[in-house]
Order: sequence, then structure tokens, then C-alpha cells
Amino acid sequence: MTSIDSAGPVVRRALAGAVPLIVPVTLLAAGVVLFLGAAEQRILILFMINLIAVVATGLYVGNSGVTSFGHVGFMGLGAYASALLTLPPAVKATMLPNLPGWLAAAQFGFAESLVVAALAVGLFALVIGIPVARLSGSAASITSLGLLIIIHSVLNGAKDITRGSQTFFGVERLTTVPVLLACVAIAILVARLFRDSTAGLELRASREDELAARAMGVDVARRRLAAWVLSAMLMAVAGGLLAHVLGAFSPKKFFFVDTFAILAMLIIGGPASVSGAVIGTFTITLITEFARRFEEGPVLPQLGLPQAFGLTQIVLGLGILLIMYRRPGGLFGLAEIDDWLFRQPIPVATAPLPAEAAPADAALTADRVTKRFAGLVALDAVDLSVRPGEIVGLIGPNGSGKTTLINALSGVVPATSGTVRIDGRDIAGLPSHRVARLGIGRSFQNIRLFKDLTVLENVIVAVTGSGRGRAGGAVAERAMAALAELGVDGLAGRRAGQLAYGEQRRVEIARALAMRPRYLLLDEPAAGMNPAESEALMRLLDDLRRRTGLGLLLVEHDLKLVMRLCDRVVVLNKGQVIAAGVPDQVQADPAVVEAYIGRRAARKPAALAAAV
Ligand SMILES: Nc1ncnc2c1ncn2[C@@H]1O[C@H](COP(=O)(O)OP(=O)(O)OP(=O)(O)O)[C@@H](O)[C@H]1O
Repeated sequence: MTSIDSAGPVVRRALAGAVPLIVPVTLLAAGVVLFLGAAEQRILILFMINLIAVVATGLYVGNSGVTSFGHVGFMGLGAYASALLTLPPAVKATMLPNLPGWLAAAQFGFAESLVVAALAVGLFALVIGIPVARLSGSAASITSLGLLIIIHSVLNGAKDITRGSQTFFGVERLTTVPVLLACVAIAILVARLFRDSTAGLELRASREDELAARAMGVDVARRRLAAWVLSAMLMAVAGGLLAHVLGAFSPKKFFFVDTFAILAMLIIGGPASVSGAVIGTFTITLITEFARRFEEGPVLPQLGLPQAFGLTQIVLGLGILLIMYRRPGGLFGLAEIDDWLFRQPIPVATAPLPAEAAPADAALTADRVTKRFAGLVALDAVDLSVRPGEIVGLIGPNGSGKTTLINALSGVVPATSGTVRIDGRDIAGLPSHRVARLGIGRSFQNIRLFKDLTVLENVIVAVTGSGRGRAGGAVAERAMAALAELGVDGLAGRRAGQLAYGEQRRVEIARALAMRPRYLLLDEPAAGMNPAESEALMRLLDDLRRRTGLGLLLVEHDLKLVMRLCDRVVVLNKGQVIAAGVPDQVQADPAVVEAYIGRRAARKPAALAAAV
């Protein structure tokens, strides 16, 4: 997950977040074991198993933003696998006479059975996860629901192995409180390590904005797959532990009711937070037990009320409703307990961004690039080139195709025909994260920061996504250098969504710069800035390209700025290049004047000059 030079800070951060969660759970367990009876101990055991399952589900759901209905299926597979592995061969011979020979003869210790179950389920999740990880949003959620139903059907259908819908029994009750505590600690630590690792941060960025994460070089599908497999493995462990508590179970134990319960615990706590998973599980367990006792206990008859069947579910439902009404993001929201307990250190930029030598023939080129959206030709055989150290202005009236060209150059939309080359490499067929890694940084017309991440985290994603480093100390310093370049390093600890518009624009440019791209494509970077701010930004970009040899493609509506700053200007109109050349030449071109000001004004040659 992390390279050696950067593992230290990630492990430290994960420990700072995990230990304050593990300690209270341990104290709670010790208190129940020492001072309460068997009934409370059973509640404690089920609470801890649920806790592992909720933390495991949150590892995928919280980081990726994709709600999975399939994770309880992994739990079921883990339960059957671990139970089959610990059952003595003699019992298996009578209970499951048609079991395959190797499985009939296998007998493992409890801990080994959990490890083998986790590995087997992990492998299964890997195979299933390869297509699932390419999906996002509701498509991924519905697929996971299908997976739950398939696993349920297979468990019911594989009678020779699972006894089908009949109860699978005879499983020794080996799950103890100390074993559970160890597993809870491992689950919380793994979840925090993943969250704080490069993969976790990049996945959280994609949860906020998948397109922008890809533009930073993040391989979203790969990151999702890692979370999916890891969480499936932890679910298998939870299933194995549950099997050895219950002793007897059937496939219906691992279906909709438990899926709902686990998702409810996760959502109540705050799905994007490991601390939230712990608090959510605790809260729901508490509400459920309180309501159950109220329902079954002496209170209702004393009030002259009959026992209300289903009161527990009603109270639980109302409790969830109330919490969601008061705190829609869950009790913890996006926060982690260590955000409150410890101040996160903000590193200092140690050195400015270094310059990189470009090959002599380096260039970003579009060669007769055409883009059609159904019947609409947004780009029509467009030619354009940007060389290192050069600023090229891309102008044109609204709807002329400027953003579409930036999207085609950065691989966000594939060209219908024509060729885009980055330093000679044809990008046809490459996904946008691979194009980004070839040296293309970009900003967006509608700012696309990862709003719920901090400014520093936004920029770290660009450093790691583009392959310039992995999460940890040195990367944070590199990110700070990019922020300092734009004068926004003072905002590093703030959430990006809380910043003023102009600040967000600067952070977005810093984020693109942190990729150390060879070419930077800026789509109206000064929009929303006042004249002084936009002037300062342009001076900064000019200085940057001189110092670092960066090639800049600048889409900007302020023609005065464009004409003053750019070495060359390309003018688009209705998807076609109508003029290209040095600013003076373009400014005097009648076709440009006509496109901007209209046919009548075009008869007056000085019209555009007056306009700028
Ligand atoms: N994803 C899409 N699907 C369909 N049509 C699109 C899509 N993206 C852009 N277009 C169309 O392509 C044309 C060019 O749009 P584009 O956004 O590239 O223009 P622009 O020059 O950037 O405009 P503006 O200056 O207003 O940002 C427009 O007619 C637009 O409606």
C-alpha cells in the first residue's frame, strides 16, 4: 500500500486513529466479562462481530462512495468455509456424505480456518471485482445486490457442501471475547491503514469526483478493486467468527435482514469514517437492546399495555430516522476521532517545484481532431500544437468547442477521428488517467476540487495519482511546494469546499501543477477572480513557464489578457479553427472579428482591437 520512505507517517496516522477506538471497545469488553452475566456477554460478542462486519463494509462503501448490498454474501461464504474447515472429518462423513474428498478430509485449527476462509473469499472477490470495479454509482450498487442474491442461491443450491436451506450444524463454539478483540483491533487497524494510504486517499478523491480523480492520474478501478477485496476478506473473517458463535446456521442468516442491519449501522455512524462505523454499531446495538428489553420486560404490562410485537423494529426505525434527520451525514460525518484528539501537522514546502528538461521535439499536438456528439460536430478537423515553455491561447465564442478540445487533449472524451499526440505518443484508446500520467495537467471550467478533502489532500492526490510519489511525508512537502507556488499554502488544512471561489481556482491550478505536467491545460482559470487577482495569476503563469518549461494552453474570455500573455493564439468558431498565429496577426484577422463581433462590425478592421 505504501512505499518504505512514506510508510511511517501513514502508519502513525492510522495508529493515532485506531488506538482511540480499540481502547474503549477493550474496556467495554472487559467490563461486560468481569461484571455482567451470560446474556450481556452474548450481546457483546454479537456487537463485536457486527463491528468487524461494519468496519469491513465501510472500508469499501466509505472510501469508494459506492453502496454495496453484497458484502453480507462474503460473510456467508466465510462462515461456511471456516465451519467446513474446522468440522471433524467424522462429523462431515455423516452430515455431508457427498462432500468432495479434499474438503471431507481437511481439518484446520480455528485461526487457520479464518485465514484460509479470508484468502479464499478474497480470491473470489478479486475475480468478481474486476468487472464490478469498473462500475460506479447505482450500477455498481445494483450489481452488488445481484451478487448477494447469487451467493444466497449458490449456498442454497450446493446441498452437498452446505446442506442447502437446511441448518448447517455441529460447528464448535470457538469464538471467545479475546479472539474477537484481536479481530476487532485488526479490522480497525486495516481499515485505517487503507484509509490513510495512497490507495485510500485516491479512492476517497474519486468518491468526491471520479472524473477529476482520473484527470489527476488516479486509476479508480484499481483502487476500488483493492478496497473491495480487502473488505471482502474482513467480511469472511466476521462470517467465520459468527459461525463459531452460532454453532448452527442456514443461508438465510446471510441475506437481506443482516445486509440492512449492517448498512444501517454504517450509515448511522457516518459511512466515510472508521470512527463512525464503531459509533454506529454501538448506537444501533444499544437502541436495539433497549427496545427489546422494553418490549419483553415488565414495563408495558405495568402500564396496562399489551406486549407490542415488533416494537424493537419500530423503535430502531424511528431512531434511525431521528439521527438521519439531525445528522444526514451520520453521527461522525466525514470526521475521524483523531481529527478531534490530535492536530494534524502541516508540512512546510522545502523547495520550489523543479524544472524538467523536455526533449527537443517535444509537443502536445492535435492533428485533424474531430469530435461528434450524435449529430453535433463540436470539433471539426482541428489542428493545434503546444510546445514546452510556450503559452498558446485558445479563444472562440461560447459553444465553439474550446472545452471539448481540452477534453480531447486530456483523454476525457475520445476524439471521433484525428490524432492527439503527447511528445509523439498517440493517446488513442488510453484512459484519461494514463493520459494524465503522460504529462497532461488540467483545470476545469466548473471547478472540480475534491470538496470534502483538505486542500493539502487534494494536491497530494495529484502527486500520487500522477506517479510522482506515494502518500507520506515527502509527498506532502511536494504538495506544499505546489500550493506555495500559487500562494495558497496557508489554506492547506482547510476543506476545499469551504474556500472562496478565487481560492478554489488557485488550488485547482496548484493541484494540476503538483502533477509536474509537461503541458498544463487551463479552462478559464481566472473566471470568478477580480481584475487584480487575474492579473497576478497571469504573471505567475508566465513566470512558471519561463522557469519550468511548462507548455500552457489557456482558454480565457479576457481577450486583453490573452493577447498580451500568449505567444500564439488559436481561434475556434463552430468547432473549426478560423485563425491561428501570433496575437497581432490574429487580432487583425477579419474572420476573427466577424466571429466575435458580427458581420457588420467586421467591415471595420479596428473593431476587434477596440474590443480588447
Ligand atoms: N458531452 C456532450 N454531449 C453533447 N454535446 C456536447 C457535449 N459537450 C459539449 N457539447 C456541445 O459541443 C459544443 C461545444 O461545446 P464546448 O463546451 O466545447 O464549447 P466552449 O467553446 O467551451 O463553450 P463555452 O465558452 O461556453 O465554455 C456545444 O454545442 C456543446 O453543447
